[in-house]
Amino acid sequence: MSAYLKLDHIDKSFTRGGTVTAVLKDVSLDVAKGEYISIIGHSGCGKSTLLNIVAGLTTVTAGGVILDGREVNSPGPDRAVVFQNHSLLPWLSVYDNVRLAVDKVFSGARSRAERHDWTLHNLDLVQMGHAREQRPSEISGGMKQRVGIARALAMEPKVLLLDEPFGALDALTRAHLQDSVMQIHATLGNTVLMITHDVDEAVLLSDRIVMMTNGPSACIGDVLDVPLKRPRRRLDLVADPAYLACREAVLKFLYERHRFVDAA
Ligand SMILES: Nc1ncnc2c1ncn2[C@@H]1O[C@H](COP(=O)(O)OP(=O)(O)OP(=O)(O)O)[C@@H](O)[C@H]1O
Repeated sequence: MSAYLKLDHIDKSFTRGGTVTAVLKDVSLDVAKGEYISIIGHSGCGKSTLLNIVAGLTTVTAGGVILDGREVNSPGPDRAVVFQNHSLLPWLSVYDNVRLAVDKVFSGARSRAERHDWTLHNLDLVQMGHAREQRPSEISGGMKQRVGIARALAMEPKVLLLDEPFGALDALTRAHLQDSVMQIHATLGNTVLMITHDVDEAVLLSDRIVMMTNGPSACIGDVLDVPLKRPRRRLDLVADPAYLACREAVLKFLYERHRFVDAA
């Protein structure tokens, strides 16, 4: 069976001032529908570049991305992105930030009343229905990330692309939001590609963890299966041997096999 999302022999180089830097070299990955994949690797190895290629925001030098049987090379609502620094429009309310995306994707297909209900439904999914009239400046960073996730989910994307979505949050807010995302994933079965620097987060959330080698010419060094049953509860996992083994495998990859060497 062919993959739902296929990263097919992707190379990416950037040219700056006549110098060519190979960032990614021969990155291939098959993702099944409904899989939750984390990408982990040292700073600067090319994780965001890879996510942006899947999003269609960055072009490849060679290779390609195939989603549900079609090559993608420009942005589209079938791939919704949530960035670390929430990108809400500050002059719109929480509701209108989500509604804008809903209208963009569904204006032809769904009535005004349906789009209203769908907007509220997605705000409720991330427990933000109560704050729908507030503006981004009036809510916390964690709440803004929830709205960003609601906006992405509301587009019913084929793939949800998360670029360190919890990176700027304090540990407790982060844990709450991770739990929400796990619940949503259990309910909706989204296909997710998430960048993280956090080994525990990667193990807790993922079906597989893609570990990238250091750049330049970074590639996928190893892919770890996370064989933990769902639903997962963080408190049950702290002493679970399978959890600890996954954690150790990722840490060994990052700090023994592909130790970060600062070029400066
Ligand atoms: N538009 C660009 N032009 C030139 N070089 C770029 C561009 N975008 C990224 N790079 C380079 O590509 C490399 C990979 O960057 P990228 O942001 O993908 O890494 P990352 O793994 O996501 O890093 P971090 O974990 O720190 O966010 C870096 O060396 C970066 O300087």
